[in-house]
Amino acid sequence: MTLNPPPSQQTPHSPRQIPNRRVLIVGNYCHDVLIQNGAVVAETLGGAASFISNVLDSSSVSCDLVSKVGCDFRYEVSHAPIVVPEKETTVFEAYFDLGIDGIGHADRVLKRVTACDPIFPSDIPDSRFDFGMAVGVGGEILPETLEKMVEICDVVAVDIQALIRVFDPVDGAVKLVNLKESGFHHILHRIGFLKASSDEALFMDVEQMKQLCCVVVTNGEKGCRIYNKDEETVVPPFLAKQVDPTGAGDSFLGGLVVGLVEGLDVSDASLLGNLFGSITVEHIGQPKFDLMMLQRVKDEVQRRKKQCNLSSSHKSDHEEFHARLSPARFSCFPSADSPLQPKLLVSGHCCESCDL
Ligand SMILES: Nc1ncnc2c1ncn2[C@@H]1O[C@H](COP(=O)(O)OP(=O)(O)OP(=O)(O)O)[C@@H](O)[C@H]1O
Ligand SMILES: O[C@H]1[C@H](O)[C@@H](O)[C@H](O)[C@@H](O)[C@H]1O
Repeated sequence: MTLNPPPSQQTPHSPRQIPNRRVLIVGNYCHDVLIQNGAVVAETLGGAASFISNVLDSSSVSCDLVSKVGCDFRYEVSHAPIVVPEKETTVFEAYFDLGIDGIGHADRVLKRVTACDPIFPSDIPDSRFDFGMAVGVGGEILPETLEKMVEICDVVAVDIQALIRVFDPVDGAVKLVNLKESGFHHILHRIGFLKASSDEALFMDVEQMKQLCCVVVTNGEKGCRIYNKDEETVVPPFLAKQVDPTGAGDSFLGGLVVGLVEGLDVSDASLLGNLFGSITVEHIGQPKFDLMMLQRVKDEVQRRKKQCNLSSSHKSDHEEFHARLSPARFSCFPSADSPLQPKLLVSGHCCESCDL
């Protein structure tokens, strides 16, 4: 499957004197507090931007990141955020034992406890980028922010959570509105990719959206599905022992963009997304990717590109690429956070060759 860029992105912006920078990530970092049985079991760095930049940095894909935090921000990060002196960092509490949440997740209820400032167009550099990623978590992406991104980036990938989340004024519980009523609908024909989880996909018209851009719907341990015009592709998952689902969708999007930047087609790039998503659920907080695994992934990506250049018949065949990427072939690397694992363990197992 190849990407059809939206018409607004097919015309090169000229004259172009300065080469594009690669990837622009826009979305706030946050503090994640994981709560189970009334007790805090972990406090971690969160925000889609943090998970995505972790995947891009680990994969040696250079990126610029625009994020806002308060003076209370407590993590060292490789991409410095804008510190807003009079504001607090966005905080999410994730309750793992409250049943079904407002956005349909059976495994956790999310509440936004504090919110930092929105990201304004003036916060975004006036450079050009190959890829833009609009990945807000707490309502910080404004319609005018996304408008600026589509102006300066050749292709923009959007996480639907950045557009359709609303927050209960009393307890901050996350709820979703339909994409049509989100205030972003008029910009959507200018984006390249829209990523949604299967729960979030219920809040858009996939049939309509897939005519405007490439829609990728992730579905946890089942992998993901790509909708592009009249093509539909199922991309298989990787086995994982899930400890904490937080950040899986973000790492998925990071892996997808790494694949696209490397020149893979959308379905092969989505396999990379599935791989990074599956590793993320095995960790609490930010995963540390195994260096040998990363090198193997880079080698396999190069191999896959050569293979596809030589023969177009390889393009739709995922099986071999999937088998070669499978973490079971590299190593089993249990999380460093093992004391916490049983508390948040949701489902699954690591791989066929071990009994983790
Ligand atoms: N239990 C799992 N086993 C294997 N792969 C998984 C599992 N959970 C998630 N993944 C991978 O990560 C991707 C994203 O997961 P998911 O669909 O749960 O996203 P999400 O709901 O947006 O996640 P989150 O909101 O927690 O960041 C999936 O498409 C899949 O490839
Ligand atoms: O850190 C997480 C993560 O970025 C998730 O994608 C988002 O759904 C949560 O709100 C956030 O707390």
